[in-house]
Amino acid sequence: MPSFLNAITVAVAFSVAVASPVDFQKRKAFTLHQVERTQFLKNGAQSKLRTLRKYGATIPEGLVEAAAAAANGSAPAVPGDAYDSLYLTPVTIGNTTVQLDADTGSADLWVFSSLQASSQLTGHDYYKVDSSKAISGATWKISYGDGSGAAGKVYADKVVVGGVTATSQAVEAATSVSSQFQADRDTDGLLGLAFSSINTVKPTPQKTFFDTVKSSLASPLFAVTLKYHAAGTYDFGALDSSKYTGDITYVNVKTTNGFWEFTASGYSIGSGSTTTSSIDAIADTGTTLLYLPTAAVSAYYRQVSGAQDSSSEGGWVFPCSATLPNFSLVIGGVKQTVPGKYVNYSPVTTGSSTCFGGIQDNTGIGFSIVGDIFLKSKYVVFESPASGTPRLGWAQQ
Ligand SMILES: Cc1noc(C)c1CN(C)Cc1cc2n(n1)CCN(c1cc(N)ncn1)C2
Repeated sequence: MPSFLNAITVAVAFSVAVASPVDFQKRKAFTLHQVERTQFLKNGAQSKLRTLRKYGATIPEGLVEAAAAAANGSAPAVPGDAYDSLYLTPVTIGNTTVQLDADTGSADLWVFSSLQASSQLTGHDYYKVDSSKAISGATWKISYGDGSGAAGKVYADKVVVGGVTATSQAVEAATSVSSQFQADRDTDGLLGLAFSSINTVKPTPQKTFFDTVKSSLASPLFAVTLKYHAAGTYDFGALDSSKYTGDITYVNVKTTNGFWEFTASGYSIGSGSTTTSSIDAIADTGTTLLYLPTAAVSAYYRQVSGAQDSSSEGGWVFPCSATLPNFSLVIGGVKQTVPGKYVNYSPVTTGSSTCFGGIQDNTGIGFSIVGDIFLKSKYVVFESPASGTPRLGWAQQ
């Protein structure tokens, strides 16, 4: 049989059930039913938008919206406890939905898995590994600022966050996790959203979920709306003007350390004057508190009666009844204010009348960390264009 007929036979077999060569030769005419191969379906509007942008052409009305229709998405960020210690986001990996801590301060997507001792899996949803999806020879091991960590092996699988699909995403399946994670039955793993340069997979670092899907989004960004004692969102691919007021102020990001790192130019406390101070900080959704230079922290707690930097409690504490002043950072020339009540993180132990401060000293860290205490009053845009400098955008919720 001529070679081109082989192809037709295979095509016919594939689309009209298996037709043996004998059947095929008897037939005078046949129908080739087209099968829509949606998994390869590209968003035409997206392709046109990308081309027009590439060549600097005018973008016609409605094209961005059309392109956005298929690729963007939004996922919830739900407080993991009564104190907003962390926020959890449902993520579907393969055919299991797990609760991950979306973390702009790290770059590994890792999850509790069937590789762990079953005793570690009690109370968790977890990823059931399929050895046929393993990335051969790849391992990972991560440690966080609080001494917690995890390690394991790597698989390539489908990951969906808020309707945004990465068809083949590096999924880091845990073989072991630290005691902090074993004790926390709410967190099934982390969704790293820092830069892929700090992904811990060896021998070849893997892309974050955002890096995997970025080119399919209408815009190369995700926007974070964490909330005080309430569910917020992670939006991918577009801004949502219903989630913020006023303007978004953008500042450039330094990516050399792999973080969303920026510089604030000063701070103020309550209605006081602004102190000019260059503060190198990272925007970190995976860190609970706000860690700042000693001078700013001391100046803040000088305004709080009964506040003390307690070695026994591990940081600044105050009477839970204290009135806390607002705190502002100057970012991009604009004062971004956190309400004083957000600075009351939690009682040092359940029922105590002594509360642990949401503002703490950054000594020993090497930079400041703008964590959830600060972020939960803001609409924050994490933008990383295909070429050019990444930016952070800040607006009031
Ligand atoms: C419960 C609970 N309470 O507070 C936390 C946190 C938990 C979660 N639980 C104890 C486990 C845990 C430990 C960590 N996480 N989750 C999130 C990742 N960690 C980070 C991320 C980052 N960007 N920077 C520093 N550490 C440390």
